Amino acid sequence: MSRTLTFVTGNAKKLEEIKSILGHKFPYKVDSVRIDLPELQGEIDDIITEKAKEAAKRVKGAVVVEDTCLCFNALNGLPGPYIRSFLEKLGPENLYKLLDGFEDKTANAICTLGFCRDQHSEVVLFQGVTEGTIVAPRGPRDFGWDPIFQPLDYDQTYAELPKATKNKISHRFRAVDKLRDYFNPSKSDNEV
Ligand SMILES: O=P(O)(O)OP(=O)(O)OP(=O)(O)OC[C@H]1O[C@@H](n2cnc3c(O)ncnc32)[C@H](O)[C@@H]1O
Ligand SMILES: [Mg+2]
Repeated sequence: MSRTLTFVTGNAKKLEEIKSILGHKFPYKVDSVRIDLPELQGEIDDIITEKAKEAAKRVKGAVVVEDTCLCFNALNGLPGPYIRSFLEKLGPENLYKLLDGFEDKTANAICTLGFCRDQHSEVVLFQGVTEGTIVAPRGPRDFGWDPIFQPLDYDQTYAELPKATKNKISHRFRAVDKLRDYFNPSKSDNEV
């Protein structure tokens, strides 16, 4: 197989989900490189665009990078792209308490994928959003803020749901699904 896409991420859990969502029928060879890329402050599109260009420069080939935001509506979208720092400092046990004193516990999980053919090409973005509610942590603590995010219309958190269920409704699934459509071989002008 000649065409290869390299996922660049420092997060093994993300990669595990992306590979499982793509499955075996994806028509490109998927490689991965573990680099914790620097991230700009600012708007999601700018963060992911810079991240993708930096990844393409380092890998010298076609790359996909990912950025995940967790946006609390009561906080006008914060922590958003800064969720990693909030999670590292507070842990899920304290993160949900940011909404103490707010009636609105709703949140959006947003996954943005950036594809860059090479460092001189435009970055193409694919975004998936899943709505949910922030709750006191429930379920295994093995992936980020999964224990405090309960998707809309479910009574279990991402952490409590079977992996296969999360991967059918998640922000990441919705973004990866768009990327998969883009690389669908029937859309011949979209080849890497
Ligand atoms: O190298 P990259 O791909 O940037 O990996 P990262 O871990 O730094 O990831 P982000 O910059 O996108 O920061 C998102 C934070 O949210 C966490 N996270 C990402 N996706 C998640 C998911 O589906 N469920 C729970 N936590 C998630 C992740 O562990 C980070 O702490
Ligand atoms: Mg990161």
